[in-house]
Amino acid sequence: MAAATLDAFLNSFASGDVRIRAAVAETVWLLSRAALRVRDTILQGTQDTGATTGRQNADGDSQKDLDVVADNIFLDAMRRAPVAFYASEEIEKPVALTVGAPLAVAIDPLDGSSNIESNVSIGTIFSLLPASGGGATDPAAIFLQPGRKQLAAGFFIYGPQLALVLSLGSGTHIFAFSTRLGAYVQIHESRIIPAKTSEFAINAANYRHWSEAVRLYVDDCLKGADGPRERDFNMRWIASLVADAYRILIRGGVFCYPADQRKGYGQGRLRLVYEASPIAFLIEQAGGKATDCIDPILDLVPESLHQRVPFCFGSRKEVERIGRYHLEPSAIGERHPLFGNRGLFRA
Ligand SMILES: O=P(O)(O)OC[C@H]1O[C@](O)(COP(=O)(O)O)[C@@H](O)[C@@H]1O
Ligand SMILES: [Mg+2]
Ligand SMILES: [Mg+2]
Repeated sequence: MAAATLDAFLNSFASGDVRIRAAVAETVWLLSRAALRVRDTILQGTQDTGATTGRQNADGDSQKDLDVVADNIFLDAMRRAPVAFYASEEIEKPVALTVGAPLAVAIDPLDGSSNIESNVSIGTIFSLLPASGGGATDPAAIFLQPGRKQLAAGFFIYGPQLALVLSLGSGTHIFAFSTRLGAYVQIHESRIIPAKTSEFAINAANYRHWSEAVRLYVDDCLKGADGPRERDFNMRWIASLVADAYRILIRGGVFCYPADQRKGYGQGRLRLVYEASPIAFLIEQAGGKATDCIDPILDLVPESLHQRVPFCFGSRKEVERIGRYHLEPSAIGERHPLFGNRGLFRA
């Protein structure tokens, strides 16, 4: 049987339904066309891809040319979509688009952009919310709905393949763009992330800034077969959230960007509304877990559009274990006679 195309998948999702599903399908389709334009810009290589604009975005990150080019491409596409409001990492306040349209789109137009010049996979993360959510009429407030209210979420990854990881609320599906067919073709249906893993992703350069709970977790993984985990671990850190998330969706693993003691990192690095929420939606729909190290990301109510959040996601049992390191230090201290004399919060 021939693989389903994204177009067929979206048509079947929207068929027979009223306004909202058709609006979601049309918006995802327009995003998928815009992603081709971003991919083409990257492929042309004529853009000075690593160049910075000399400006900072709303979160204080230095803006790359390509961040802004990608943002303009997606904003332009959303002007033709049934979208009332567009919020982006690159713009301080949401932009009002079609009055009365049913959807609000939050986007990280270019994720991993600090890696552009290293030719590492980068991507675009998006979240679709009801524009009427919570009865709010203030554009900024519309994006302060908990992630569980998302109607759809996904990301494009500009890597060796251009792929779209998508959930419309029923499983997480992966499509790759076929240049031969000129269409996105489904390559994975309803991904299931293995519950257990021996692979973790964390920026270990921040070790000295972490809480004791995070340090202990990583220490225990590093001890491998000789430590309390009684097996060897593998470490991966691409420093591109979409690339780390893609790997975890394909073969399991756990990702953690915790809060740390550096100035400005008290809530970690990643943004709740347009990074953590959509990735958490995809991960939960694939049977994994996503938390702020303790509580599910999708239950958090954002307080502001560009708010950061500690972020931990991936294989269910490993994410639960990281939660226990934070919540049940005594259980961790007693888990093995060899390690039992260690207090979790030792000075
Ligand atoms: O450089 P660090 O501190 O390890 O952070 C890497 C993280 O920052 C990000 O690049 C943040 O995303 P942006 O590039 O969209 O700002 C993630 O993709 C990645 O996981
Ligand atoms: Mg990002
Ligand atoms: Mg970005």
